[in-house]
Amino acid sequence: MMEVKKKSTAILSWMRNPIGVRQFEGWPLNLVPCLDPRLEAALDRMGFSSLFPVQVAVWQETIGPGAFERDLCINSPTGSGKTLALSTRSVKCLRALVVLPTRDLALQVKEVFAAIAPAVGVAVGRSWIADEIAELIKRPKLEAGICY
Ligand SMILES: Nc1ncnc2c1ncn2[C@@H]1O[C@H](COP(=O)(O)OP(=O)(O)OP(=O)(O)O)[C@@H](O)[C@H]1O
Repeated sequence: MMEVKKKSTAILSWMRNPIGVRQFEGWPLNLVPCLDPRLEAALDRMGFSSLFPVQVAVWQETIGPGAFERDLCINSPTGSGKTLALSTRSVKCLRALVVLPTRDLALQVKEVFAAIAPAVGVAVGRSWIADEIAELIKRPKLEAGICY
């Protein structure tokens, strides 16, 4: 009988140990560790009084106690709050490239970024290139070297 060899798939190291979003609960903003008051105020202005589980997971793993530099692959249902999860992370690192399948989606994500970090430049492709460059080289004023 012929032995069927199992095909091994190359898996990136961070895919081998996924962190289940289900183990996280939503957190009221006042309990989120290391949340800059300016970001808290922006979230408050947007009407958000707590973080959804996926947002808590991303916050914990990238900014909060479990923070370290690495890639993230977020997989959670539509409408679960991934956009805010990635934008809260991005305002902290100040450089992000978000690739989306349609321009409409890009405009929606831009709105979220602009709402939580009005001082940081955000550009969506296919507009006037000089305006986009001007937007992207915009530098927020740093207070004591810290920018949320
Ligand atoms: N922490 C929060 N508190 C209250 N509402 C929130 C919060 N985070 C996101 N929302 C709202 O929940 C809705 C869904 O969020 P969002 O579009 O970011 O989800 P998503 O996972 O990115 O969805 P999709 O997969 O469709 O891109 C939006 O209306 C958003 O404003």
